[in-house]
Amino acid sequence: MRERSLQRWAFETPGIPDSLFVRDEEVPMTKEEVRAMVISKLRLREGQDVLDVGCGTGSVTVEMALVTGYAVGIDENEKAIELTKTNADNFKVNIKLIQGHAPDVMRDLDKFDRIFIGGGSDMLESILEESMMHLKEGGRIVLDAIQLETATRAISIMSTKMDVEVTQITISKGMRTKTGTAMLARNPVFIISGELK
Ligand SMILES: C[S@@+](CC[C@H](N)C(=O)[O-])C[C@H]1O[C@@H](n2cnc3c(N)ncnc32)[C@H](O)[C@@H]1O
Repeated sequence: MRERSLQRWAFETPGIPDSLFVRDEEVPMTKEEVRAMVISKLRLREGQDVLDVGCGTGSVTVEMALVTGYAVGIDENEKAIELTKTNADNFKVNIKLIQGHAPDVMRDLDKFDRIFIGGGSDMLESILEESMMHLKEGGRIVLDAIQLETATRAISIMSTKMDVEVTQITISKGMRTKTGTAMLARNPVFIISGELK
């Protein structure tokens, strides 16, 4: 059943259910509703060069590569690299993985059309500066943040060189109770998108 689902999603558009990714409790994953917004804000097209900084479980890396045909993922955690490889293999997408600390490992890379920053908030300033230097003309950066401080830091850095859009989403998921469906609210998430001026 799971194998059939993987095959189906591997050949269709993004919007993959979380349950189809192999996970590990030590490695966080961007949940599918947030991922859908991130993928939308990246404005992906086939053939673009794309980078996922802090690829974690690889859910965003996989969905990026499904559209573009190829994605590069970076993570400092060995377990995250293993998981991303497993998930990319399961969805039969073409990716390259780099284990290391951002922004250090970004310095030797070529330029990208799209960069998603899903990790590294302690190094946010330098990761964003390096990302803006690694963007092709018309390139976009998207990042997600839980904390207000991360969002405001990102907005002020990105605004120096980019047109910035700020989106905040709050997802609630329905839970069946004896009498109906109760909505359970999740944390608000900020999605900051920037395009080079
Ligand atoms: C929230 S998770 C990303 C989830 C991912 N988008 C997904 O869908 O599975 C953040 C990841 O960033 C990685 N990370 C944090 N700081 C980093 C840094 N400076 N360099 C590389 N990876 C980093 C962590 O190891 C973690 O796997």
